[in-house]
Amino acid sequence: MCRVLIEEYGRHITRIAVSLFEAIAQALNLELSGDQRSELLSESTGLIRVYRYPQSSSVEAEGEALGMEVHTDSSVISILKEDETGGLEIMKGEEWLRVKPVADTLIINLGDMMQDEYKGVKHRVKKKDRTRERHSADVQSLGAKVSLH
Ligand SMILES: O=C(O)CCC(=O)C(=O)O
Ligand SMILES: [Fe+2]
Repeated sequence: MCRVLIEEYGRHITRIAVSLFEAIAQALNLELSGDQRSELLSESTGLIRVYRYPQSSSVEAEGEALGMEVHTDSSVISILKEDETGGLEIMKGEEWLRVKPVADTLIINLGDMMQDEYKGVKHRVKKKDRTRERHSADVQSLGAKVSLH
């Protein structure tokens, strides 16, 4: 994928992350100074990860699914775009729920840096459909210069 396109995507998604963070900050009555506002979740402190989960080879054990280990994101806010292959799962209570892919939809995840106020959801990827590749892009806004307290 072209670098320019990825950078442009990152800029748009960061804009959404900033709007969401500002709304959350307002809801929590956090006082943000002008500097904090302008430095808030800037592109330069974010990460864009583009993933390709390949088709499974016949060598793999039957039923074994390719994916990503269970984790929470270490970000402030992550914005994920997945294709329609499926495989993302979130933990609700003690149960794993499969996230049904919806076309043209972004998935917003709160990360560990929001931990005091909210709890980031544990998630993982288990790609059950071995016949197709899965692609996803995750923009993690790290907001290194922002302190919530
Ligand atoms: O590929 C996915 O759907 C999940 C990616 C993810 O959880 C991450 O980058 O932290
Ligand atoms: Fe994640």
